Parts: sequence; structure tokens; C-alpha cells
Amino acid sequence: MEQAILRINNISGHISKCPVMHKKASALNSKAWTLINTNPMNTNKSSALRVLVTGAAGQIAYSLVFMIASGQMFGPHQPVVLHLLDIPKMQEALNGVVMELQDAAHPLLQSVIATTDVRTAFTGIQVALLVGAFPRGPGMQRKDLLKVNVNIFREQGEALNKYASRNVKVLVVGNPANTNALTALTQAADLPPQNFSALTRLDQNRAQAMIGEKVGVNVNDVHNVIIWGNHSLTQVPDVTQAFLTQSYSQVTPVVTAVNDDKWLKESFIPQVQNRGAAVIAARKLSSAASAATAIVCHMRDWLLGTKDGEYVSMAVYSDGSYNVPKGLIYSFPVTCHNGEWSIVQGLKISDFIQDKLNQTTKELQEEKDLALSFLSEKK
Ligand SMILES: NC(=O)c1ccc[n+]([C@@H]2O[C@H](COP(=O)([O-])OP(=O)(O)OC[C@H]3O[C@@H](n4cnc5c(N)ncnc54)[C@H](O)[C@@H]3O)[C@@H](O)[C@H]2O)c1
Ligand SMILES: O=C(O)C[C@H](O)C(=O)O
Repeated sequence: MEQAILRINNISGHISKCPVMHKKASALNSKAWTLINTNPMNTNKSSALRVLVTGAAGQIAYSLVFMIASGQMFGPHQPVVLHLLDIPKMQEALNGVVMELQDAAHPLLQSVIATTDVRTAFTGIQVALLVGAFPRGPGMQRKDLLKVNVNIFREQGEALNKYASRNVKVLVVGNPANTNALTALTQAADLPPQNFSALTRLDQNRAQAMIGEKVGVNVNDVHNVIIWGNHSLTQVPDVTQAFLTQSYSQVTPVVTAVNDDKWLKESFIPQVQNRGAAVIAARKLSSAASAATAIVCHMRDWLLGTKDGEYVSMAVYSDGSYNVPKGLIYSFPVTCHNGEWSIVQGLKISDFIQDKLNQTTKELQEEKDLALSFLSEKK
């Protein structure tokens, strides 16, 4: 077992201002905290939260771990212990990340466990950010990618089941994120499926920013944009329910403010769907800092709660809402309170959006069937 353990004294004091923490500056409220802190295996006597980041030597993690350590994810009063996992060939790079975490001197970072051993990484964790995945190589088919990742997320699902807190909150980022989350969930029979999610918040943030730019308002004034379905080209960005606030007295539906149905249907939707590919084409690398920011937004809202009247998009375990087959990991509009999400009910779905929902559902069902067929093969 190779691992480096870094201990940093937790000196309470000044926390630098956080760019993404615009709403709540408190530590986790007591109910959310109880939900995630009831692990009988958790031997941590302090109130620090044990947070696992996989793919910790990769690009997203290189932004993400510093954001967590600085308090942007769980608030400026919540100490954390970071568990960092990567594969053996990345050991040296991982050691470098640990050195930089030490040098960043964040008072909330109590200690770091950096390891290439799955059991060490998953033991006692209360939050699992599963970022590491096998990347698609030249000439690799989607099916081949899914197969490699099924094996990774099968192992990590089993590890969650055996070693993590019984209330661990899981966010899968590594692609194909929805189906990787489903794979992990199928291997974790002792954990509630409601504790598994996949990231579509980056798509929501992209959609909100595009609307803000189109109508000339700050992104903070754009609310309730929805991403439905898969984090893939079939995702469905939907502004039917979205509205703008420029002051508390003025609320305008996005469709009224944009006043251009052709742009919404033929420009906005494909641009959001293709934004990840556009970033890859420009950077020759996939989005990283914006993905880390979205991971912070997703977990912060899940654990600290969404604002009254606002919803966010999370890919979660379908309960059959909106006729989405039960058991798919599907992006829905949700609200979060006390560390639990609930799907927003009763939204009117237009024929145009319904047609797109059917397409993304079909793709997720196909991915699920393929993943299950790989899972049924012997290891
Ligand atoms: N859902 C989203 O919105 C979204 C957005 C951006 C990127 N992504 C995905 O996130 C993933 C990570 O992106 P990145 O840019 O950080 O990639 P990266 O290649 O820079 O880093 C991935 C890291 O994961 C590690 N890894 C591979 N297998 C592992 C395993 N079994 N256990 C632990 N670590 C393992 C690799 O060694 C590498 O260090 C990719 O799959 C990418 O497609 C998703
Ligand atoms: O890594 C990718 O394929 C793209 C990524 O999921 C993104 O949306 O930026």
C-alpha cells in the first residue's frame, strides 16, 4: 500500500473570500450534518468532514481540491480531511498536489490522505467526488469507453458499500457520468440510491451564463434554467420555467426577455449541448476549472440547501417523475433541504421539450443496458 499522509494543524483564523460562495456562509446545518456524520466506522473524533476526490492528480482535481480546502464547498467553518486517490503511475504527481496543498496553508484543511489504495481512500468518507475515469482515446468507441469505466465504477461502488459512511453523498463527474453513477450504485446495495448523483451543474451554469449574456444581465439574475437527462449531446437545456431578476420588484420570464424562439431552439440548445466539445477543441483538454466550480456548486447546494423558490439541476435516481423510467440516473430540476434533494413536481413540459426528453431517455436506457451487460460478465 503506497500512501503519503500529510497532517496540517487546523489553525482557526482568516479564510480568504470565496468567489462562488454567494449565499450561505455557515457551516453545515445540524440536520444535514447528522445525515452525513452518523457513520459507525468514522473514527474521526473532530468535526472534520472526510471528503474523497478520485482522479486527484488530474486536471479537475487540481482546481477542486484547493476550492474544498478553502471552504468554498462546505462553508468557512467546516474543517475537512481530504482523501485523495489516483492510480499508481500518478503517485509522484499526486505527491506534488499534496505539497501544494500544504503550501496553500488553508486553515480548514485538517489533514490529507493521498493514496493509490482503494480501501484506504474510501474508509470513513462522508463525501465522495468521483472525478477519475478512463479518458476516451483516439479511435475508441463509446462502447469501449463504457466498458473500461464500468470496471472502475464497479470497484468504487463496492468500496463505497464496504468502507464509506452509511450516509456518504456521492457525486460522479468522470464520463459517462450518469451511467458511471448508476454502475457504482448497483454495487452499493447497502447505501440509499438517493445518495448517488452525477454532475450536470456545469451544463446548467453554461446555460445560465449564455442567457445572461444574451439579455445583458448578470448570471446571478438568471434563475431556474433546467438541464434534463444525460450529461451528453442529448442533454436538454430548458428555459421554459426560467426567469430574470434585475431587482426584487422586477421578474421577467426568460422567453419574454429573449423574445427569439428561433435563437432559443436552434442556437442556445445546441451551443449548451456542444460546449464541452468546444472547450476541448480550443484547449486540447476538457474543461477543468469550470467543472471544478460546478462540482462545488452541486455539493454546496445539496448539503447547505437551495434558495427558496429556486431549483438546480442534478442527475439523480429517477423515481418515475415525468415518466422517466425508474432507476435511471437522470438530470432533473431539484430543490435541496437538510442534505436531501427532491425533484420539482408538476412542471409543464411542451411537445418540443418532450420529444428531446424521449431522446435523452433512450440514450440513457441504452447506456444502462450496456453497463448491466458488462456487469453481468465475470470480473
Ligand atoms: N460531468 C461533467 O460535467 C464533466 C466535465 C468535465 C470533465 N468531465 C470528466 O471528468 C473526468 C476527469 O477529467 P480530468 O480533466 O480531470 O481528467 P484527467 O485525465 O486530467 O484526470 C483524470 C485522473 O483520473 C485518474 N484515474 C484514472 N482511473 C482512475 C481510478 N480507477 N481511480 C482513481 N483515479 C483514476 C487518472 O490517473 C488521472 O489522474 C473525465 O472523465 C472527464 O470527461 C466531466
Ligand atoms: O470531458 C468531456 O468529454 C467534456 C466534459 O464532459 C464537458 O462537458 O466539458
